Amino acid sequence: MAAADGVLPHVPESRAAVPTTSSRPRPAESRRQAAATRRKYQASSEAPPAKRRSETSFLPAKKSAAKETPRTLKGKAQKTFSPKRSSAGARDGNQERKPGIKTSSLFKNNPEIPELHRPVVKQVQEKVFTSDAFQALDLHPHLISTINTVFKMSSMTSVQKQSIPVLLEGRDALVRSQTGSGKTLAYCIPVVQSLQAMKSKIQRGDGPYALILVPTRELALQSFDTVQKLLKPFTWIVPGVLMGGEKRKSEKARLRKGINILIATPGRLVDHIKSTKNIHFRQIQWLILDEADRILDLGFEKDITVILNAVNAECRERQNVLLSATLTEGVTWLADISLHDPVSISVLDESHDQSNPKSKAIPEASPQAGDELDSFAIPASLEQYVTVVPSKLRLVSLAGFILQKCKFERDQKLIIFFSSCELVDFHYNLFLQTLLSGSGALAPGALPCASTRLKFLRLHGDLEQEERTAVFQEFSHSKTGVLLCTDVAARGLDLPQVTWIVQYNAPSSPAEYIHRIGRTARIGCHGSSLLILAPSEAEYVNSLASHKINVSEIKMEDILSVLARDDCFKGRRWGSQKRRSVGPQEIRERATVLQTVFEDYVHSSERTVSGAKKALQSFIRAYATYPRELKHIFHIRSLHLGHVAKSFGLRDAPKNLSALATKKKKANLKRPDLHRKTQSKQRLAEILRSEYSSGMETSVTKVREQNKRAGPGSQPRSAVRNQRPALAVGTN
Ligand SMILES: Nc1ncnc2c1ncn2[C@@H]1O[C@H](COP(=O)(O)OP(=O)(O)OP(=O)(O)O)[C@@H](O)[C@H]1O
Repeated sequence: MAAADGVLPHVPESRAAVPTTSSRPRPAESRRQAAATRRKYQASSEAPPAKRRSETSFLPAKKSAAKETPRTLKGKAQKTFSPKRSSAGARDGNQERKPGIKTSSLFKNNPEIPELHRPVVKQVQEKVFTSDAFQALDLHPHLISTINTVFKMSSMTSVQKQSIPVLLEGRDALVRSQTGSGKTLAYCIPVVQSLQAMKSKIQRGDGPYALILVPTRELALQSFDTVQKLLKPFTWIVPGVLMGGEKRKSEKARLRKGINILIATPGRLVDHIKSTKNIHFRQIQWLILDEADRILDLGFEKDITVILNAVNAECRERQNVLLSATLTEGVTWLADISLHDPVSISVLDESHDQSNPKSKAIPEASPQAGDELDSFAIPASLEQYVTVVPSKLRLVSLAGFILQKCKFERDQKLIIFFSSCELVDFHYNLFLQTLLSGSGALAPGALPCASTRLKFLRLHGDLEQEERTAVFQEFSHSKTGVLLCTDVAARGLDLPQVTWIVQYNAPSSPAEYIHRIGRTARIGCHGSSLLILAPSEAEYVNSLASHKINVSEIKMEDILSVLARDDCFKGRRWGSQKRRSVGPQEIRERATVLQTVFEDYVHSSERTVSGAKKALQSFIRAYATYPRELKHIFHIRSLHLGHVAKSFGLRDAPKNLSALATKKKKANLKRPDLHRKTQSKQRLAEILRSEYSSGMETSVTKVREQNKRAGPGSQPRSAVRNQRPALAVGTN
């Protein structure tokens, strides 16, 4: 991760990833925009401030407030960015400001960044590897040789060493170990070993012997790939996947021919249980629920009940396994109804308690056990950071971080989590059009050396399945790049060599925090994560600490200081000057140039303005869905919506925002009974928002409507809608 010295040479970026937009300005228009940008920049921040502020701090000394001062949007927020207000900037020396030109007063009127008093807690840690070889297990020699040669693995991980023998003995199990510790093979190896050893050889037409349920389609594909590789020497056992996004008809055809190890997302399986005659569970010997807590979270309870009933109706004797890095108390319900006399395997137990793990019962739901269950192990090689950034500066800080990693450091692969599909789309388009050289609405002169080393990809549940799969594959195989995504990518995905996880919107639970950061530092590799919080959200650090999660602070100034190295953003005043040290004032100016670049793009057409407004609304709606226990930290009233609008490149906050934020509150006051009901609706929205939908209540309604149309038990919206041609995932 060594930082290269200075600006690295530009490699022409493939334009294939850059969508053509009908609103891209013509050259003359672009030149006009460039000139306007320069004029604005000159007007807004080139002149030195009347009072020199501390050279070490970016934020002006001002009346402080730990919270972002909430304001009603009418009038006040507008004032912040209005020409009238801007004229106040003249006190800072902005004498040349043209009437009507709105400027990006990024560093004014921000709330003070509070000191983070983070309690240092001892994180729970697990040992990843053991020195025991797979040969030590009683496995078929061809299976061992496949593990050694195809997977290129020799020694077992801790979770594999504990789980495989227990599962080979025929026991049910509840398995918890940290992210990226090898849980997939911990259950796949025993399944394959037991099925290949069956006395009467399995026939394809027998149907499923093992059923593996996973929450997302990408995870289904990934698990399918692992099973398929393990089955190389045992060609008579046929794996297959049902995951939505594929034509139901072709899935039915594959079911008819026979699938012996069936990997499915719950909704899609229920769909087949209800509509496909050929599906049966007479032979089932294994039922595996990977990411078991998420399967419950996603509101799949009903689906799981349908599946369990269908399987129980035809077969009672089978082994059941639940796995996750975060098996919380909620899973005990699932354990109760699906496991028989299970063994609880928790790798962190090994270091705490060397006594025989096999005899461990599932912890009772006592407060103490709850505490234990709510402290999650985090890979020792994962460094976690947090930065507190005022709302107005969020966008430039995120862009600064991306530039730092991708432009000035080598081999960086980043995943950035957002809370909704709209947020992903907005930032994806914005960065493509502004941070890549000559790629769009910006005048080429505005960013003469915009990075050509950047590659942006996006993944969320509203994309067509074909694109989802292509992005997943491309990012998997890529050495560098930035993946913008929702929580659809948070669970189970094994994307190699990811160096940084950025959480631009905080997760809705500690479990989701653990899974998001768990996309890096897998299987003993190094990795880092950054959580971006608003000043009013700083207390979230304590909430993480209560789950034994330790984060170190990175100062916003340190993130923005990358702009000192990036002459793309230098103002005219410094234009002709050769390399010299760049102080905080100039970094502030460069940040203003960058913000102006974003604002110019957003305001370059009606379409882009409306895209930004839509994303902002989506943000507000998603923000309203934080669970009750986090509401004191993430409450819309604590945010200055005008400042938040700035982080969407909007110069003025849309007028209807305050209505959006207060409508629900008023309604709740009128009908307290309804309020109680809407809490569970909110919970549903929270659950669905990042996985399959936009996080907007309307999306939840859409899901319901769509599901109604598609029939009960069908996959959520995107799964139903994206009926794509057959993927090459089955073996037929
Ligand atoms: N014994 C092993 N030796 C080396 N690498 C291994 C071993 N077992 C698994 N791996 C690799 O470790 C990585 C993580 O494995 P896996 O995806 O199964 O983790 P996980 O525990 O299921 O993670 P998550 O909780 O995020 O789903 C994979 O790339 C896998 O190939």
